[in-house]
Amino acid sequence: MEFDTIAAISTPLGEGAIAIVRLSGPQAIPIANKVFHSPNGKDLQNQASHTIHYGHLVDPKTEEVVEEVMLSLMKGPKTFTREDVVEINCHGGLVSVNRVLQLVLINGARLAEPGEFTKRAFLNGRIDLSQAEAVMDLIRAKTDKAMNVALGQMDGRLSRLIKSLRQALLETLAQVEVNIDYPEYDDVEEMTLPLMIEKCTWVRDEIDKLLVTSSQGKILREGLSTAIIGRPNVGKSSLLNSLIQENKAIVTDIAGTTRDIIEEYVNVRGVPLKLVDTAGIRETEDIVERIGVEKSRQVLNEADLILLVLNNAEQLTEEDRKLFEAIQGMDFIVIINKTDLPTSIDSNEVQQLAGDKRVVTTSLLQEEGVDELEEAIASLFFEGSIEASDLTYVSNARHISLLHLAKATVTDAIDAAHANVPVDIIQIDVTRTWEILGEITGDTVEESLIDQLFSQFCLGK
Ligand SMILES: Nc1nc2c(c(=O)[nH]1)N(C=O)[C@@H](CNc1ccc(C(=O)N[C@@H](CCC(=O)O)C(=O)O)cc1)CN2
Ligand SMILES: Nc1nc2c(ncn2[C@@H]2O[C@H](COP(=O)(O)OP(=O)(O)OP(=O)(O)O)[C@@H](O)[C@H]2O)c(=O)[nH]1
Ligand SMILES: [K+]
Ligand SMILES: [Mg+2]
Repeated sequence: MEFDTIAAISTPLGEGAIAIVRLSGPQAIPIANKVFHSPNGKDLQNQASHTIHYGHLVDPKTEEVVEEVMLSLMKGPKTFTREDVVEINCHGGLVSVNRVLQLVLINGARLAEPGEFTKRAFLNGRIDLSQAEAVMDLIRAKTDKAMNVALGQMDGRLSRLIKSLRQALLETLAQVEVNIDYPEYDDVEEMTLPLMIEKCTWVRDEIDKLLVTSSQGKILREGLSTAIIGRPNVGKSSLLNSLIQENKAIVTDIAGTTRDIIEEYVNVRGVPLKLVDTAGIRETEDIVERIGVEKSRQVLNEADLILLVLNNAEQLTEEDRKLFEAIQGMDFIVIINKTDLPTSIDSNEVQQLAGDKRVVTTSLLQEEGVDELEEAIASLFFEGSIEASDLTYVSNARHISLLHLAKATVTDAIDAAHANVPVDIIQIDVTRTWEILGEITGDTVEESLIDQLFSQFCLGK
């Protein structure tokens, strides 16, 4: 495929030591050549691929020096986009990079759309769609594990598995054709149905295995959404601060200090958490606080894990009991805080209300009990534990919904085969499954979807 030449700033905007303007396309080297002057008058067209060159950028019209740069030259197809790529390493800072970008735009490049470099890598066949999506996941990864999952997917791990499933489906379809074409097999159904059942069942089992990883995959990517709830002043914000080991949330002895939701990402013994500190839940006349309380209730509904904080120095109140009711059926851990103060809480009743869930005691003031809490969180997550490194994870919402669809469709095929439905009818479901799986890798997807996916990327990526 032949495209025009695109350019963009590929590093974050802001002040830094170095920033990169990247060019990709057939005119990348000629455009660079027009504006680049090396001390000894090098012609970039004659330089070897994957070399870096020192020099100045000069505006050909005014002959003014624009920047002092290092310029990397990479000739296709062994490049990120498979096209000729030039990267201009200039001084960091908004004015400098923008000048360089303007210069290459005036001299023949077009400003790239968000994700367009990666889109070219896809369109030129270097990577498939799931690998391209992994590039974006990598940029957004908030934890080490999430990054490893993305790296595995970029490497084509998910793609290879999906390809093998599609291959198996294709083989059964081919077998059906062969059997239909050779009339000496007088009973096509008898020949083909067992094979179809066998292959389709294998495909379904593999999809199931992938789907099992998906809830964990989502958590790895986005963090286990963990809401800290409790009455005012029990120490919710103190808990957030001690888990993230920073004083992010305001802590005071005034009940109703936290008015708005505070979100922080943290890694607790390898478990990525999106911690959400909320306003203390109570009946209140204060309008601002009431909005906060309302938001707390919403957070509670959307959480994967609840940390319910109680005050050791006070008896359980009706509000505490209501909170227990509200979280029934969810994953939660109870924290009895302020154990440095004299005990008034009835811990037997707490354990009773908690049922089979863990109750942990802490004194956040004296930094006690946090280890035990972290251990409780980690063991909850790693129950039936799986390791990120030895599994193919699916974490992308688009992939997950396609896998569910593929599973339903291949199950239809299996059921139909068991019911001795004519093979050419079952073929339709098998073909459809093959297509749906192809949408994950981008082998069978519409252009509009591709455009939409890539437009979610960062500029310059
Ligand atoms: N300066 C710079 N750093 C960067 C990038 C970049 O584009 N520029 N990357 C951008 O994300 C990442 C590196 N990713 C890359 C992925 C593939 C190829 C590439 O050229 N692949 C070819 C050739 C491989 C080879 O030499 O064997 C290929 O796969 O055919 C380059 C960078 C991170 N660091
Ligand atoms: N004695 C004692 N005081 C604590 C402990 N943990 C927190 N506190 C104090 O309790 C008060 C309230 O703490 P916060 O973390 O603001 O409580 P909160 O639940 O976020 O309060 P709201 O946001 O107002 O609902 C502060 O004065 C803390 O210093 C503890 O373990 N022991
Ligand atoms: K408070
Ligand atoms: Mg608070």
